[in-house]
Amino acid sequence: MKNYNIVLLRGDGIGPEIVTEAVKVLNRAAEKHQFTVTYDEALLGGIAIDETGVPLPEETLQKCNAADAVLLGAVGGPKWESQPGNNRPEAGLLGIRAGMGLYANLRPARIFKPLRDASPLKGDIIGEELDIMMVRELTGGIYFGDRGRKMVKGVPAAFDTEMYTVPEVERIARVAFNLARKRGHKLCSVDKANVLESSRLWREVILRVAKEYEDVELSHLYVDNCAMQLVRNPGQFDVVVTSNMFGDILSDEASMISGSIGMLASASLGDGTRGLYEPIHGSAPDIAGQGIANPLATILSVAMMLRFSLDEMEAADAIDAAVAKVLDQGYRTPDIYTEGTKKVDTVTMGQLVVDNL
Ligand SMILES: NC(=O)C1=CN([C@@H]2O[C@H](COP(=O)(O)OP(=O)(O)OC[C@H]3O[C@@H](n4cnc5c(N)ncnc54)[C@H](O)[C@@H]3O)[C@@H](O)[C@H]2O)C=CC1
Ligand SMILES: CC(C)CC(=O)C(=O)O
Ligand SMILES: [Mg+2]
Repeated sequence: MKNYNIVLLRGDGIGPEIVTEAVKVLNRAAEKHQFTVTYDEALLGGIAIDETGVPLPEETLQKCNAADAVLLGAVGGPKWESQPGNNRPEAGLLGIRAGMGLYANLRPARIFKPLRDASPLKGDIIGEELDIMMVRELTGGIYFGDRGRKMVKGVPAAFDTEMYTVPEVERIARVAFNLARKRGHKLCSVDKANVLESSRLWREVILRVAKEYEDVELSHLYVDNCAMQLVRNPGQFDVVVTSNMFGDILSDEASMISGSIGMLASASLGDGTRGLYEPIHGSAPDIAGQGIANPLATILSVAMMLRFSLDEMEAADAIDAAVAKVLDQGYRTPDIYTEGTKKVDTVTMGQLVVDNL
């Protein structure tokens, strides 16, 4: 029987609550699809600062780089907001992504049919089906560029730098074109090439790589227009590729189309099969400890782990189907609750998915 080594990074805030539910689902999937999972735990984020003084201990990175895949809850919270920038929980998150070489962040924004009422968009705007694959560059751009403080004309100032190298854009472009090829053969590249030099380079490289993918219909949008189009007519998008910061922002926006940020999963991938899987949301300090967080984004991230890192396609499909069934049965955490549905807490939602597997 195959065994997979999974590292759990529970993190902060709602992280531990949602990871517990996702692990229950992974264990049930393993039982049913005849593989085993060995878990190891490691510290990342605020809890790592509390216990070791740094947000990304060396041991955590070593464990993650030796695992088959990593499951992360979320990091951060008000407790650590006064930490210096390079010692904040979020610095640990950026560090693990870079340290594992995970430059491609896949964020599928799709709508489960029973959740159409939970979306702020009207049915005719959503159309028959909505299924967008956001491909966000994850280890370059402004989150990783030069930064600092200095005096400018006698006054204190701060700066962050957006920079992309040609190989960084080429490799994320290939990930996006390859995905478009497997899906609807449409790719929209999002930039701000009317203003930013880094975006002009981005567009040049995308256009060059596009020559290898003549079967994929390529379009370009400026990020401000894309933000508007996502609400006006989200059905026009198949695969979207964009930079680290634009992808961060646009995917939170796209998540609302699907009803809640608590529904959106993600996979962070590099050149090999090892990946890091996490919901796109943060540690939600405002609801942490209340048992009401939606665990479905993390559970759907486990499905992505089975698909992209472990090659357990049937188990992945079974988890997606179990989530769809639970929603069909009318169960909702508070973030996706609408009148006439049944409100449940985090643990019950996790158990319902297990029961439907
Ligand atoms: N991947 C990560 O670990 C991320 C960490 N963060 C960090 O998380 C902390 C909080 O950041 P925020 O800006 O508040 O963003 P957030 O995504 O944590 O929360 C935004 C809003 O969405 C709600 N929400 C998020 N996940 C939910 C879920 N599963 N179920 C129900 N409601 C949910 C929250 O209650 C809140 O009202 C910060 O320290 C931030 O830096 C933010 C984004 C990603
Ligand atoms: C540290 C941030 C870049 C985390 C975040 O908002 C994200 O990855 O979605
Ligand atoms: Mg984000």
